[in-house]
Amino acid sequence: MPEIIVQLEDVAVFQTENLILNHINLEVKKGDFVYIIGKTGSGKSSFMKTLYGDLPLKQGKGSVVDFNLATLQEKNIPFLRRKLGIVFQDFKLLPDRNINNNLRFVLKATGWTDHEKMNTKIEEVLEKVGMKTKGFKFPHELSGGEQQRVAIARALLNDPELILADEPTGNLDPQTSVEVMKVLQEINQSGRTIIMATHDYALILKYPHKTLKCDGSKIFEVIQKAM
Ligand SMILES: Nc1ncnc2c1ncn2[C@@H]1O[C@H](COP(=O)(O)OP(=O)(O)OP(=O)(O)O)[C@@H](O)[C@H]1O
Repeated sequence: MPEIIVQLEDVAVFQTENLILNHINLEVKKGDFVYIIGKTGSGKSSFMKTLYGDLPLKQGKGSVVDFNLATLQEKNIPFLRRKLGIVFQDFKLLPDRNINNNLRFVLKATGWTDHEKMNTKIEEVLEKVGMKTKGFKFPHELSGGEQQRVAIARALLNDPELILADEPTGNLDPQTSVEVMKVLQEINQSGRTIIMATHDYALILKYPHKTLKCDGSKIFEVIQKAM
């Protein structure tokens, strides 16, 4: 039986007291790639935030990488996050240190201490995203696409069971978007599960996967012709 990475049963998503999405039922299995689409304000980011524990699950049943979202306590959120890799539209690299040190910072913050092991891991993730030779550069010395590849490398540091990417190509031109998307495809083909919120229909057509649309406070699966 395939491993279930995300399971939601009749879940509602709220921003403070406002109901954003309702009656969400979803099962994501190990190795799946799932897109979340929908117009601005339809709830894509709120949905992703619920999955990584940034918004509390107040209604329905939900589990993400074996964490029960309904009973998740604040103090346990860092443990959930360690099993996730999160990628944002705006990269969120630390501007005051080079790429190697950006990655080392995350490793140290998540309990790594052995210098050799940290160096090996940093090299390994940078190699996966084609950035092995750029570790000495500062974020401002990289293009947007390169910064996003580093952000993906950072998301891979703790071998996450699930990658949540919220508009990862939102700040990139079409060609660079395809390059970043190729990296995500390779990561998915190596067996990792990815949920990606996006506005970019061209990418969905080029790399078709299961697609869920947020619309009118519902999430439903769409087939490509109907998008
Ligand atoms: N921090 C917040 N507090 C209150 N309401 C919020 C907050 N963040 C978002 N919302 C509201 O929740 C709704 C869904 O927003 P969300 O950011 O999830 O949409 P989205 O589909 O990701 O939009 P976009 O494509 O523009 O990123 C919107 O009506 C928005 O105004």
